[in-house]
Amino acid sequence: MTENLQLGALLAACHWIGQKGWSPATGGNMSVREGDAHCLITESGKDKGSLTAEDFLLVELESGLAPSGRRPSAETGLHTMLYSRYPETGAVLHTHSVNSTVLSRVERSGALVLEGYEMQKSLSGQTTHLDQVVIPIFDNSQDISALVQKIIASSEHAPLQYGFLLRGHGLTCWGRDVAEARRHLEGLEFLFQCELQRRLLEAK
Ligand SMILES: CSCCC(=O)C(=O)COP(=O)(O)O
Ligand SMILES: [Zn+2]
Repeated sequence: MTENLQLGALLAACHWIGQKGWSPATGGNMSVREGDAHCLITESGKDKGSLTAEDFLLVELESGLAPSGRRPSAETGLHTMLYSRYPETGAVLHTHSVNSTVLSRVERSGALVLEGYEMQKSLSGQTTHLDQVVIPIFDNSQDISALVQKIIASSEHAPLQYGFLLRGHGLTCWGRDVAEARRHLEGLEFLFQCELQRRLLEAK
């Protein structure tokens, strides 16, 4: 297999995520596309802030299995769903920040609607603070296959863009490459912090 040119950028992104405190206690998982039928994804249970290239496993998109026999992320199905359904997806980042965990519980509806923030333009295709950015929130589940089916059903009428939240769990976001996925993660985390602070202040 030839070297995946995005792996170095993904490793750097994982270390940055760890420094930000967005992947505490082995939380989170990260991947890059490897051709049409595979991705490279983090091995389950690793500290995502101190990964090396050996901690990424080749996984088949169709089966979700690693030919090596090692155990890929417990949430591999969410990554393979994104690569399979959205061929332009090149990298996926799943994180467990405090803000995404809390906000996804405070917001009890099925979506977080962000409006009025200049930083919405950190998301590809967004050109004005006047538009609404809708981030779907799915109820968390330990049954990843069932969760994937629910997300697919929802995406039939509202195609996924940028990212989604799992309630009380965290954020999954993606991009055409690691740089775009990382920009989406940083932009969304900034927006989550603003939204949480706005709600706190306006509740007083
Ligand atoms: C304490 S982390 C709980 C599992 C999880 O949500 C996660 O993101 C990490 O799971 P993985 O199997 O990818 O290490
Ligand atoms: Zn998780």
